[in-house]
Amino acid sequence: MQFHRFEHSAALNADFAERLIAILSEAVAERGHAFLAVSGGRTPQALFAQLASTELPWHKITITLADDRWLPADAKDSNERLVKSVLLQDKASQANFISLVTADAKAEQGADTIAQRLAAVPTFDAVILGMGEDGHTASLFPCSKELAEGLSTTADALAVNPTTAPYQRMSLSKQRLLNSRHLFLHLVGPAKLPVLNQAVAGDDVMQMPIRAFLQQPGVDIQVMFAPE
Ligand SMILES: O=C1O[C@H](COP(=O)(O)O)[C@@H](O)[C@H](O)[C@H]1O
Repeated sequence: MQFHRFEHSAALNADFAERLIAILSEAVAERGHAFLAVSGGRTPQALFAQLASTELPWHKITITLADDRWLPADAKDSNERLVKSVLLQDKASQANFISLVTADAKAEQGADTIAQRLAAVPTFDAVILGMGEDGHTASLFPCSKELAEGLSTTADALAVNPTTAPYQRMSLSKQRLLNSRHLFLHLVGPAKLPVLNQAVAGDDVMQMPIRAFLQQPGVDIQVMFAPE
């Protein structure tokens, strides 16, 4: 793990955006296309706005989510709504987007469709994880009965029913999230650091699923942290 600490989120986002721009530009130059998986929630919003105003060959960049809440794509708490309204704007409006939701009532019913969409996605160039204060990442929640599956399946995605957070979810699996050239954990706020320290101090992944990424042998996850 590489830990990058910034005084505030503006400094973090400036540095992080530069790293992502370099990764995405290099991917397009080398392979003709770039693939990025982002998280939802509160943390990435300012980073998304910064990226949206950046000149990049966005039409050659495909973005998807690490997870989404099983909601209509225009619902207030939808991660897709966040990405579309903040990231896929301005210069980035040309980017391609792969949705993790369907019109099915239940996430389980949409799982095959999501699997087909993700089957076309090669190794990600970058994955940006978030972390909840319970140690969940993507929608791999310690409370959910699907956690063991999410940490072990070779499928790209799975339906998740958290008991301590709202909404059914569709989450990429651990294996799919690790299938990336670069892996980041984006943390902003004073409450995130003690959770990170707790995650680093133990090894029970069922208690804190983020450990599966922080402690994965051979994976050099970059933690981008700012206290405010
Ligand atoms: O539910 C979710 O929470 C995590 C963390 O969100 P944050 O608001 O604390 O940044 C997020 O990474 C995930 O994508 C989201 O669905």
